[in-house]
Amino acid sequence: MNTERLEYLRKLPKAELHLHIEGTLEPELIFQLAQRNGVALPYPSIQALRDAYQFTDLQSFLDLYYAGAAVLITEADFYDMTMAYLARIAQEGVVHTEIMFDPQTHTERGVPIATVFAGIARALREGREIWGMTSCMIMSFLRHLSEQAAFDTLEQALPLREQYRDLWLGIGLDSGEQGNPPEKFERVYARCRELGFYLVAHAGEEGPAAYVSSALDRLKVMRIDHGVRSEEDPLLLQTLAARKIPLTVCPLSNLKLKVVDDMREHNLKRLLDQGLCVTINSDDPAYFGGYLLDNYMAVAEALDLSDRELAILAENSMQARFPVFLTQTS
Ligand code: HPA
Ligand SMILES: [Zn+2]
Repeated sequence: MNTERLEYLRKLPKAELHLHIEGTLEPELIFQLAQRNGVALPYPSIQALRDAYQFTDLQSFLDLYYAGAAVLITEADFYDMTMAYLARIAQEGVVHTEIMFDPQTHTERGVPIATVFAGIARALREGREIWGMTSCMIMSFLRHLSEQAAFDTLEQALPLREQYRDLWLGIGLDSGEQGNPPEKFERVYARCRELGFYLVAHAGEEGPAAYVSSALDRLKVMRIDHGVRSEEDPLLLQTLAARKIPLTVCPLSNLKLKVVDDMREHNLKRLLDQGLCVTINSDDPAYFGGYLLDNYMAVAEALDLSDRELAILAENSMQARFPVFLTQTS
């Protein structure tokens, strides 16, 4: 590893815009929380769990990711998970993070939605105090579940909005993409738009470029999570460039979930060269083998990126933050 490069990257002010907080649960913490909560795990050791992280596609990862999240029961669990993530990225020069969380993963197991919000929010507020790191929350709907389930989740969450006005700013859409196109949630997104939330959605990770177009045209999102398959539609690429729609690309995720076979084949540089607002993010760092800096390092090496290109990627991440943060001076 090139330590000079690493220090250069560490010093660049960076924002993380595509991060699932449940995807930051390290095997060590999974075991610790399982013990604390008396939850039985189907793995004999931390190493055995880590060894199981061999994915063939998005669904094979999601199965483990949802199973791992089952150790999260109390407010303290959500707090500890979020604090561990913040402490880690504070050392990597991340000055701002927009965190996705999946309430349905927890409410389906009987965990109150208020518990989920409270633990994450307490950590984010402390993170602001301790490291001066700005942050917000993106409540994400599971797209393999129904439109009605998304509406129900929104209804459960809305009474909490006042309490978390400073943090809960966004709505996202994640989980298994194929067969669950964005338009399935068109009415939910229309409602969230009326309510004044910032809107993002996963599209074009495993799903086709048409899902990216649908997320833009029908859900009216301001950013696309992943979006790497947009390259299959040249007209869409022109639209993304002209409208400066940020793509929150996650290189190590794409490699681990076999969206690309080799990092040297990743299209991140081609997308950047075509004028798109590309950003680098870690997605689910505990599962994909690296936090934000690891993702920058991986593409820097594999795609032979210059210092200038890396600075542009970091600057893009700062520019692609939700608008309320762009007007803040600190
Ligand atoms: O990369 C992802 N894609 C879709 N859903 C997810 N949920 C966590 N990570 C992901
Ligand atoms: Zn994601």
